[in-house]
Amino acid sequence: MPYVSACLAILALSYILFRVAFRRHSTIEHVPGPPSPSWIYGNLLNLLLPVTYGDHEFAWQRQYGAVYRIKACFGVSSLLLHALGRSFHIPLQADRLVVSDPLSLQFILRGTSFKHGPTLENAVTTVFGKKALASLQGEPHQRARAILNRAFTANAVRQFQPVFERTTQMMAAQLEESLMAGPLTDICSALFTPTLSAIAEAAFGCTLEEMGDELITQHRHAIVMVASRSRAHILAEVLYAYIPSNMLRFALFLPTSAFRNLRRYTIVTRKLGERLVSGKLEASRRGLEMDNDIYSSLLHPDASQEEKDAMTACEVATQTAMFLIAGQETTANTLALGLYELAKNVDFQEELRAEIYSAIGGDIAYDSMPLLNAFIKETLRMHPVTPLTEQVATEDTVLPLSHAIMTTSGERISEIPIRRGQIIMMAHASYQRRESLWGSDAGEFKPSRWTDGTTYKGDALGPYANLLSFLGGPRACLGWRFAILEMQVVIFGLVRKFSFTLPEDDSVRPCLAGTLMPAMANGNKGCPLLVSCLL
Ligand code: HEM
Repeated sequence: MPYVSACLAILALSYILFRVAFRRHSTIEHVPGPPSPSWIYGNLLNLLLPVTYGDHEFAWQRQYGAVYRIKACFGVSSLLLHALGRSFHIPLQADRLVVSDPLSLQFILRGTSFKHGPTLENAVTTVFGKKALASLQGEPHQRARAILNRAFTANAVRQFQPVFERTTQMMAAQLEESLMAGPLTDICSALFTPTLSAIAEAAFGCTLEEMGDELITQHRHAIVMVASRSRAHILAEVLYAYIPSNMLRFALFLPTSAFRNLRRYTIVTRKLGERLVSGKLEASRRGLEMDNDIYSSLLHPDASQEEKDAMTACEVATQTAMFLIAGQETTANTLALGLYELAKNVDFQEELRAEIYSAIGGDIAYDSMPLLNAFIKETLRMHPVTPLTEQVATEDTVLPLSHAIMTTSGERISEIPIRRGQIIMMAHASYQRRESLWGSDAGEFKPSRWTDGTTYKGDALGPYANLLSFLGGPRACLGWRFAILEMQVVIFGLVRKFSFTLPEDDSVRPCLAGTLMPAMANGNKGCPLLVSCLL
């Protein structure tokens, strides 16, 4: 271990010296922004590790507007390296723009000048593998996305309603059982197994028993690893961004328990994917009827090599870790934060329960329930599980602004030149709380804004309710319809049967650790609520 630490320290020091030696001025240095409290961390601790998510970010937005500059680690923005008689521009991370202006966000999402930033790209490739949809770029991404989109249309997703109803019953039974020990229940723990079961059954057509205990354990470890964030993680992410993509698989062999667990997770999810796919192909060869899960719909026994409109068995199998993590943790955290808001807003909870009772009997039309849908939209607006997305400019470009800004040198500008390699943080949570767009009460949880028509009506950015919680453009969430239906069914089933209130010593707050999640006073993930059974 001392040897590894020494190597890491030398690496970090060389990197810093290299950056200082070859610094180049950034094109965004005159964009106003908060002063940097630390040369090592810049403003990142305030942005990523505040006590409650957004403590600083939302105040910065109020003070500096919808586009401002922050410092990331080590205070240098980019390098111009002169070697062998040529100039090489090496993009670095220090000056970043934080953007919540809808016009700029639209430009980033819809255009071709940006892609995932290096930290995000490396993390996604390491955890999901380089052939997973979320890791692909350009034409291979378009092809895979077009194939996978067919499994996530409104009609395709509707057939999973019975799956969600079953897993909601499982959740209700678990909650009833836990109530025997007392009314205080950690909602995050209660949501874990049912949301995992929902994605396993709908995506893979298998039960948790068929998935196996080891995979469930490793999935828990992976979630814990994703849900830990410290100063050391922030520094490690800066260095991690510089690992070339072809070296990433070696990162999994780093001698830490986190990487050991992650390596194990990639192995067990790969094996599960291969087992599922070969079982389904074998069943189809024997003339058995295919199930109606997502993997079965994607598999074509004849697709042995890459085709334009079909995935090979191997390509389907490689999506397994991505579906498990993207499909479970995001939905579970959104539901937990939503139930927490319900516990805080008991009057609204009563109104919602009345709407649910009046819908019982016959086929339930979830989309036609105004309060249920207003509640889900408001939860997604206030608590987008990915509140920030790191993007990097792939070419020199010019970022348009809805409103001109005054630079620190006194110039009024309505666009900002961006150099290739510039990192931009798309601030979805800030966009969704901008008072000039959503009203002076944008910081309040208020589902009625969705029923009284006072929400922001500008050009649609994301696929759902003009929110960016599912991102937007070609990389918008593949599973957004799946997630909405799952949340409708779960909230309907739980609010019908249970009431939720806050304990007296409530200290839960939204925290960013991989995704936005509820955290307790000790910083650990958790959301203890008082639950009582009504039926
Ligand atoms: C409330 C629940 C969910 C939220 C808030 C959410 C949010 C997001 C966001 C913000 C992205 C874009 C990430 C990026 O590229 O920066 C994304 C991508 C993705 N999501 Fe979701 N997601 C949710 C549920 C789901 C579910 C249930 C599934 C699968 C069944 C899913 C599958 C995916 C996939 C595969 C991608 C990658 C898409 C691509 O790169 O083309 N998500 N999601």
